[in-house]
Amino acid sequence: MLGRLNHVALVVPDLQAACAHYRDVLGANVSAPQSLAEHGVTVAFIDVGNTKIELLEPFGEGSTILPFLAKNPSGGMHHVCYEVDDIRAARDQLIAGGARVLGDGEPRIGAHGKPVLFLHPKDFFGTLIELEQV
Ligand SMILES: CC[C@H](C(=O)O)C(=O)SCCNC(=O)CCNC(=O)[C@H](O)C(C)(C)COP(=O)(O)OP(=O)(O)OC[C@H]1O[C@@H](n2cnc3c(N)ncnc32)[C@H](O)[C@@H]1OP(=O)(O)O
Ligand SMILES: [Co+2]
Repeated sequence: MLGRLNHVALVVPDLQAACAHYRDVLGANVSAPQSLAEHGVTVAFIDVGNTKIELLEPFGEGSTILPFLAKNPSGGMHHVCYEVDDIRAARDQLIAGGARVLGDGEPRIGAHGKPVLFLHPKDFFGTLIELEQV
């Protein structure tokens, strides 16, 4: 089921400051930020060759990541995203195996314009998993 590691996502309290820090201190090549209203986040990506780092901050009042930032005010590692060939087949297999797929179970378009789903962190030893169909 699992393909490549597409990205590791880091929640930050201030995306602009984090992008500047990664660029100036680590020499990172940081993408322009993009706000994803339907996901309640603004994201910027750092391509490190074999995968990407997704920096994200809350966008809008009801942002999904506000509780995470409240618990981790300095930010922190939020999720990992794996690539899958067929996200609906993966979903159905995971549900059959007892895993919880978050939301209504229907894939939604993520930051890369591809369908994504999320799996509950409590079903994967405390790590929130995102699947992206490539
Ligand atoms: C798709 C666009 C973009 C992309 O890459 O393309 C993105 O990645 S957008 C990313 C933001 N969107 C999401 O994260 C959607 C999925 N997330 C959720 O549905 C919620 O955040 C959820 C259910 C993971 C957590 O909900 P909430 O924060 O309200 O807290 P709960 O009390 O329900 O949490 C239950 C339990 O899980 C722990 N938790 C919460 N977030 C995480 C996390 N990121 N990693 C690990 N654990 C997490 C939380 O502490 C609770 O644990 P407990 O021991 O019960 O306190
Ligand atoms: Co992501």
